[in-house]
Amino acid sequence: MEKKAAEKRVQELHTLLNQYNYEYHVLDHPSVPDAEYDQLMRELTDIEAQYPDLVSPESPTQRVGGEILSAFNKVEHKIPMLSLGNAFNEADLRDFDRKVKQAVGDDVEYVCELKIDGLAISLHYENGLFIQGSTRGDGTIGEDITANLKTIRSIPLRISQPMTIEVRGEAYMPKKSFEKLNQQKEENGEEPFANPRNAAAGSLRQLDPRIAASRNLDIFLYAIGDFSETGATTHHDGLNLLEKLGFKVNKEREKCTSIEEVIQYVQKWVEKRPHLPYEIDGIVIKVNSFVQQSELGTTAKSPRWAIAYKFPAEEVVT
Ligand SMILES: NC(=O)c1cc2c(N)ncc(C(N)=O)c2s1
Repeated sequence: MEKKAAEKRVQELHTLLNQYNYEYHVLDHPSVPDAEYDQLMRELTDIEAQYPDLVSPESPTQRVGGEILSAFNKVEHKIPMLSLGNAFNEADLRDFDRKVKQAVGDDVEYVCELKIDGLAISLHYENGLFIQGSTRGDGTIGEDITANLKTIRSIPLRISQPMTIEVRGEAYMPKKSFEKLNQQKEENGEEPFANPRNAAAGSLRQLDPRIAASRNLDIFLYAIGDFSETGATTHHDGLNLLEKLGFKVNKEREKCTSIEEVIQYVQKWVEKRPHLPYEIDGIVIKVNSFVQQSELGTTAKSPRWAIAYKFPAEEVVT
């Protein structure tokens, strides 16, 4: 194929393959059979082999990097990744609600979300292109694990708008992948992982991206570093924006107009938790309005406008 035609075909293949990848890994609703996806990937790989200068960082062929790193570089989070205050019972939730209302008045709406039991991650995009991904670390300094995060298929290599943003989420290992991995480890006489969170953390700390790629990790995104830049005025709208940009956002989120509704949501998920395909360790409750969030502000380590209801540790059936 001559160069001009190759350049055009590479762009077409990027668009097709990124769309099909999005449908399969984010929507869980593929529109083409795997064989067609694989055939297009082979076509792109062949053109890139013929014209190496047509390989770009956003190419789907670049998800599993080649080199094995010797260490991870440090990354400073421009906006610190805060932790959440905890609530352990209904009284703690009512206490949170009372404090919020003392500060912003009675007209408060909350958003409830499942608290994914994984590893807090920050993704940085420039003009729509995935540039860098890092761990939370101590909230200010994390580790650059971009190569490993690129292997997570639900992370878009380019988002639908040419935005420069920082998005935050939780990388996790689905329960089924965890069980399969531990079975393999036991068969190889290796020490199994204690839980999916440790397995996800251990997989993302691998210096060889091919190992991370083999671990079937996934991610839910739940915040933009600075939502105010996006024009969204509430957290719920912000989450819908993240979905429009092509990110995987957990669909169990719900707006609650009272702490009673929050308590009902918590009780619903105490029941439903064992049937989820991923581990959760609680419920995150956030004040929906960004104006009210900024009125409440943050302490040195956590926001006053959010709280994590922690489930009691699941009794381990021995
Ligand atoms: N440390 C934090 O701020 C958060 C941690 C988590 C988590 N593990 N899962 C979900 C959310 C969410 N949907 O907001 C948050 S927020």
